[in-house]
Amino acid sequence: MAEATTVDDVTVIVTESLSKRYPRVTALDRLSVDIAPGVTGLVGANGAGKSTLIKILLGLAPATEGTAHVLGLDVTTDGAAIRERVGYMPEHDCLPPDVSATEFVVHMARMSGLPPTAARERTADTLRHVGLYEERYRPIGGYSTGMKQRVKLAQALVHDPQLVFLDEPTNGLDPAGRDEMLGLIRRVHSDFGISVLVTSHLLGELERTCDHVVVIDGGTLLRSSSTDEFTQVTTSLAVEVTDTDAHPDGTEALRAALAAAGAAVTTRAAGSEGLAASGHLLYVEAAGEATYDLVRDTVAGLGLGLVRMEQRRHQIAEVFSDADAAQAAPATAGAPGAPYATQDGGAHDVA
Ligand SMILES: Nc1ncnc2c1ncn2[C@@H]1O[C@H](COP(=O)(O)OP(=O)(O)OP(=O)(O)O)[C@@H](O)[C@H]1O
Repeated sequence: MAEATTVDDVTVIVTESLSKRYPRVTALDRLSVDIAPGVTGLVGANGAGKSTLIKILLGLAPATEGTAHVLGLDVTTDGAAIRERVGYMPEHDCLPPDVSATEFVVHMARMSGLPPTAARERTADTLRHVGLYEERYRPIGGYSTGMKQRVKLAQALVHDPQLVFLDEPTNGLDPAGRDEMLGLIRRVHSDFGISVLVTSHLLGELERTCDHVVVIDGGTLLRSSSTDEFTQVTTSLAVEVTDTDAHPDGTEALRAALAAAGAAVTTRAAGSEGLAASGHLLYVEAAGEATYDLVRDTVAGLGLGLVRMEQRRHQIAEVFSDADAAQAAPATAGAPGAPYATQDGGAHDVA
C-alpha cells in the first residue's frame, strides 16, 4: 500500500502492472506509471485505453490485475474517498438540456456533499472561472459545444478537488474554442493548485498545456516524460549566417565547412522530412559545448556574420516520427507509424 499522498508530495497517481481485459479486447496491458502534481497529458489514439484508465482510477471499474493508487488511496477499496477528492469531466455530452448551468452545477455540488449555501457560492465562483457567469441562468440546451464543455469543467471543479480528470475536453471545439479551453485547464492548476490529468489524441495541444506527457497505445505505456524532455530529446542547433562577397551563399559554405569538420549538418530539421527546407537555416546535431565552439570558429574562419545560433526544440509530433517511435508503432491498432493526430498541422512547424 502506498503512503498517503497529497498534491504537495511527489506522486498523485501510481499504477503498477495495471491491466483491464474485456473478453475480446485488452484495454490496458500491464501499465505502470507515476504521475506527479501539475498538468499531465494522457495521449493516445482512439481506443488506446485512456477512458478505461480514468474509470479504474475513479474506482468505477475494477482492474483485471495490478494496482493503482490515487492521492495515496487504493482504487479497489477507497473509490468513494477518491471521488470526494477528484473531479471528473466525462468525454461525452451528458448534460440535461432543460436546466440552467447554475441549477446543474449546484446540484452536482450538493451531490458532492457541499451544504446549500456553499454549493451556491462555489457554483457562482466556478462558473465565473470558466467564463459562463453571464449565461448561467440560461438552459444548457441552448448552449454552444464550447459552453457545454465549460459546464462539464465547472461541475468537475465545484467541490474543490485536489485533482481533476478531464476526458477529451477539447473534443468538438474549433481552434479558438480549443485555445480557450486549454488556457482554462492551465489556470485550473496555476490559479487553484489543482492537479490535472487531461486526455487528448492531439499531441500539439498537450505540448502547449502540460508539464508532463504520458503516451499509451493499445493499453501499453509508450512513454512517460516531462514535456521539456519530449521536446528536447533530439535537439539540434539552428544556425543562420550572412552571405559575403567571398561566399555569396554563406549557408552552403558553412554547411560544407562543418561537414568537412565532421559535424552532422543538414538543411532540414530532423523529423521534418517531407516539409520544405527552411531557407537559410542550417541544422547542426549538437554534441555538447564543442559543437557551439566549432560553429562559432567555422563561421569566423569563413568571415561570415552569425545571425543566430540557437538550440532547436523538437516538437512532440516529431518525436513520434523518429526511429524509436517507428519501432513502437507496429503495436498500434491504428495506422502504423502515425498513431496520433497532430493539430492543424501546427505540430510540424519548424521551431
Ligand atoms: N465495456 C467495454 N467492453 C468491451 N470493450 C471495451 C469496453 N470499454 C472499452 N472497451 C474497449 O477497450 C479499448 C479501450 O477503450 P477506451 O475507451 O479506454 O479507449 P480511449 O483511449 O478512451 O478511446 P476513446 O477516446 O475512443 O474513448 C477499446 O478497444 C474499446 O473498444
